[in-house]
Amino acid sequence: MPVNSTLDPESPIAETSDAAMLPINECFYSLQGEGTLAGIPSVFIRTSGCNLRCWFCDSYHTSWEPTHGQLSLEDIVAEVKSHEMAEHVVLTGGEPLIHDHSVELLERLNELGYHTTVETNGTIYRDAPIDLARISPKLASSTPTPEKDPKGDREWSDRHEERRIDIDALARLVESYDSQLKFVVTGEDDLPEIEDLLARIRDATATTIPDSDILLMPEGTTREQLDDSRNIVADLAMEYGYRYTPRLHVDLWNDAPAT
Ligand SMILES: C[S@@+](CC[C@H](N)C(=O)[O-])C[C@H]1O[C@@H](n2cnc3c(N)ncnc32)[C@H](O)[C@@H]1O
Ligand SMILES: Nc1nc2[nH]cc(C(=O)O)c2c(=O)[nH]1
Ligand code: SF4
Ligand SMILES: [Mg+2]
Repeated sequence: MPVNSTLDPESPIAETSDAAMLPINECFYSLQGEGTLAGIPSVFIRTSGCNLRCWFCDSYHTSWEPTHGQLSLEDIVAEVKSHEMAEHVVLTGGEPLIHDHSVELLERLNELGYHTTVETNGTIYRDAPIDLARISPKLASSTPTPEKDPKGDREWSDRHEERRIDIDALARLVESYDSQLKFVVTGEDDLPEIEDLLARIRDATATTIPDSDILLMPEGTTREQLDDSRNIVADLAMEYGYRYTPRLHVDLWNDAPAT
């Protein structure tokens, strides 16, 4: 269900009334494409709006040019329930944890017995019933440099760079939830930064983070791009002892909308 057709894309992302609404870009039923639950039928709820601007963002219309309809939590839950075979719900975006009402949505889904995964960039901590926090901290290679700025106005480079890592938020997420740390890898130069970041997170928390919960995912939004990147990233996973994660939705459907 695409829900981005009628509203002004420039309208505020933040919730403006007491009614429990969320800016939703799309809801759809698919297979979880990434991580340790890859292959599981899941309903995806994609909120709109993000506090970062990765140059490679595969959800451009939730970050660089956010589009959305405001849906009530009732309507979102009804949409989830309409996919009768689904036991898993994935809350993603954009950055779902910028929205206060994401917590209430997760509470309702939890009461209904759904398994919830939250896909997050790890810059914001919230207390919510999250069964799996799939955290994707953003590396320097995600920053929209002037050469890689999709909008070309250089507005976001500094802001993205300042915001992309918050060690306290990462440590709290890891301490509070079953979690995976999933890194988008653009090449072998990313690995020293991943190692350094992991050391900083491990220093900041008493929670053990096993290497099997560290996922390397190839950057790419088309099968063709993954043809160039997936084997490089698979080799890096073996070399460093981390887990490789595919992008099944790209392999199966070439990242078509609502997959
Ligand atoms: C669109 S983001 C939404 C959730 C959250 N903002 C985040 O970044 O984790 C969903 C997932 O797609 C990943 N991703 C985005 N663009 C990608 C690309 N071009 N190649 C591989 N993964 C990408 C993100 O790192 C994240 O794990
Ligand atoms: N099939 C499928 N699996 C996914 N896992 C995480 C996704 C996301 O965009 O957060 C995603 C997505 O967009 N599609
Ligand atoms: S943090 Fe996630 S939604 Fe935001 S720009 Fe990066 S990949 Fe896109
Ligand atoms: Mg996606």
